[in-house]
Amino acid sequence: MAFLNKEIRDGDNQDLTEERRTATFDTDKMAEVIYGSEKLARRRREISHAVSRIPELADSRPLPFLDRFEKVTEGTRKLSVLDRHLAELIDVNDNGEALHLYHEVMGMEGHPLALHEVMFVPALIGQASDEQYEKWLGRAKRREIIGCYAQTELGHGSNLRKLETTATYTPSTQEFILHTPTITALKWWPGALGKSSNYAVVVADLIIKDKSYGPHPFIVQLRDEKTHQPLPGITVGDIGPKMAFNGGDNGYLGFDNFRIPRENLLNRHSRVEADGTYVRPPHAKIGHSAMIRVRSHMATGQGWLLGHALTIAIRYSAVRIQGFLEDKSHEVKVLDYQTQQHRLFPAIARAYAFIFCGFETIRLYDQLILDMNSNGNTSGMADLHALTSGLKSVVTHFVGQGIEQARMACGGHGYSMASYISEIYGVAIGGCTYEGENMVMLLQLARYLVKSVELVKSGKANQLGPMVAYLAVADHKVNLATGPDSYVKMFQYISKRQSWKATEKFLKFMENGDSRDVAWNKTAVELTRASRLHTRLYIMETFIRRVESVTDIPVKSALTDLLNLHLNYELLDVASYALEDGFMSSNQMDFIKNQLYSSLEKIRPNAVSLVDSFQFSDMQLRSVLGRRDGHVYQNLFDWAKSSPLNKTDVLPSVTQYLKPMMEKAKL
Ligand SMILES: CCCCC/C=C\C/C=C\C/C=C\C=C\C(=O)SCCNC(=O)CCNC(=O)[C@H](O)C(C)(C)COP(=O)(O)OP(=O)(O)OC[C@H]1O[C@@H](n2cnc3c(N)ncnc32)[C@H](O)[C@@H]1OP(=O)(O)O
Ligand SMILES: Cc1cc2nc3c(=O)[nH]c(=O)nc-3n(C[C@H](O)[C@H](O)[C@H](O)COP(=O)(O)OP(=O)(O)OC[C@H]3O[C@@H](n4cnc5c(N)ncnc54)[C@H](O)[C@@H]3O)c2cc1C
Repeated sequence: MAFLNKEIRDGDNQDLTEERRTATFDTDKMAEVIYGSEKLARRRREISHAVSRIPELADSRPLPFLDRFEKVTEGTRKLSVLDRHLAELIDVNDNGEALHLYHEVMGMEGHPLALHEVMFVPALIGQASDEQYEKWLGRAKRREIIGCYAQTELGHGSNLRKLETTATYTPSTQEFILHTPTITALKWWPGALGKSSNYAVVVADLIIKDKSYGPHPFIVQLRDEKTHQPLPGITVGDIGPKMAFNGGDNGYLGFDNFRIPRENLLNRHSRVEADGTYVRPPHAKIGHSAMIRVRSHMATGQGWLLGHALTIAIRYSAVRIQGFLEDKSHEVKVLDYQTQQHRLFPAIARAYAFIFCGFETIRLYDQLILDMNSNGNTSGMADLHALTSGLKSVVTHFVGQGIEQARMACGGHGYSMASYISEIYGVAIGGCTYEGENMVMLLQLARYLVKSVELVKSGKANQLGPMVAYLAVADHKVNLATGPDSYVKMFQYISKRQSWKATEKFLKFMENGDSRDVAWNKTAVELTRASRLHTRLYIMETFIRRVESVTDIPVKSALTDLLNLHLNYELLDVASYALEDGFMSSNQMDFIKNQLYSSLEKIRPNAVSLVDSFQFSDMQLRSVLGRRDGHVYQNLFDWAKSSPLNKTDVLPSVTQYLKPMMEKAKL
């Protein structure tokens, strides 16, 4: 008989094998849904297999035992090995294959090319003119030059309008003079800036004839192409260790009246003529497209990070035996406890939901760039900005929560770096901050929601985009027993009510004499609540759409269980909004809870297979606790024995300090 879970192998832990045998769907088929195509799902497996046959691509030692210098060196070493094998391992024009290869080999701790691929090249693609493509893009794609994205400064990150780095145009020489006027103007944080990159897209305040035109992107050479020494006028270095990403060299950068030619302003959309005439872009924020790109990709990327932590926690929970249920002669798997299921299964549903939702935003971003580059059409920018601002905030927050629950679900062993969950957590929660601090971005979405409510109030509901059309829909009582649509309607009611309440509150403050900004600040918490609800509604709707589109019946059935869990969990979490005005009854509340508990039971036999379906190899997971074979205790013991502290029985520090103390105490 063909096994539905393709992960069953001889010699694996029996408890895990038992779980895999209960799968009701084919994990290869589920992987096709997760990764969007049969081809990519298959190619991922083939690539992982091919990588495992090249020993130089393996980590030379477990990463938790490396110090920062070793991590940076290790990442760079693997990049160079990868470079030699690239064409034999993947179709280099296929982004999905490349992304998987990098995840597999490079892991998540950072490397010199991280920002080159994620932001430098995309900034060129989105912002550079055809002539600039000619000059820079080919070189960048061939990696003759390595770049990063240098925007944030020591004193300013969120408020881009107050960036202090200046780019002053000098018509006599047709150059921009880049300058860092104060210590707070130093660029600070850009990934791969400190030691690796020799070029950067630098965002600086454009000044022409003493007038500021706001932040604009410039391509700037930072280091000599032969010696890699910083060019005169450039101060650059590493900002030091961080919560995670310690294989990466986030950096600082200062300019001392550093000159670059006029052609280095990325000028697909705005430009400066030789005489200093400024030509405006078709949309004021078009220079922010590299940020929108990363935000569009974040839901999927973060969903995978949550998937990593859950793969580890669920596999471990199926192997960890502790305590009793009915039969007092056999301890049970901790995965059998309802509390453990409640801790982990809703997070599995969220991981799937975020991945599906992310695929939609990636498509929307690709369409926007196509429209902008082919005919200057920027009409999709405002919608995508609002959507991705909310999405990156909600997703990163829940992913952080989900990973932390996964860690706790592994008890003491979750706290060990052997689980690798703390590394995954550090990486994931970076996303709450980078690409726009979460509160700041929720408030961006709130601007859009408030404007939409104002449209409805002024009788212009017909101008609402499809994503906010529900803000104008009349309320009707909902029968939750009729399926997913009724949950959407209930969530719409809650989200709409919060958007309206927050808007009314904001307008009231203004009516009472507060300025717009002060009124906004006095309503900010309520506004962020509205943004979260709107975003969760969108995630719910995309999850439903995706499940409806699945054709494989067993896969669809398993996904429907996950979806039902998600719908009930989400609604329960926000029920107080609908209970407070009696729109939801306490009977409905009980109904939701009962549905939720029965979903946990339905999902239980598929739990291991749902996470196996992410098909993360052991190399990619880098977790001793979460390995596919499930031999947790032997693997942990072997790992601990390999700790550098165990190379000798008596440490020099003991001989030098501890023993003399003990000897002294004896006297
Ligand atoms: C490919 C895979 C990627 C996955 C990632 C995986 C791994 C990543 C690993 C490591 C991290 C990597 C990179 C990290 C990089 C960075 O962090 S780069 C730096 C990012 N910095 C920020 O995000 C700064 C955040 N601040 C802003 O974006 C803006 O300043 C802010 C939007 C907050 C405010 O802008 P401001 O100019 O002040 O505008 P206003 O608030 O006044 O709004 C004016 C109107 O403009 C609209 N608007 C603002 N931004 C945009 C936009 N981008 N697009 C469209 N429209 C925009 C705004 O909505 C206002 O409109 P209305 O007036 O309301 O109509
Ligand atoms: C891992 C990592 C990688 C990064 N990579 C890069 C990179 O490659 N390139 C780059 O340029 N930058 C990078 N950054 C910087 C990052 O983009 C910024 O740190 C981020 O945009 C947040 O800005 P900030 O640090 O100024 O936070 P702040 O804005 O100072 O946030 C501090 C607090 O103030 C609050 N706050 C700020 N403004 C408002 C407001 N208007 N209303 C309400 N509350 C407000 C925030 O909510 C937050 O609670 C990276 C950061 C990290 C952590």
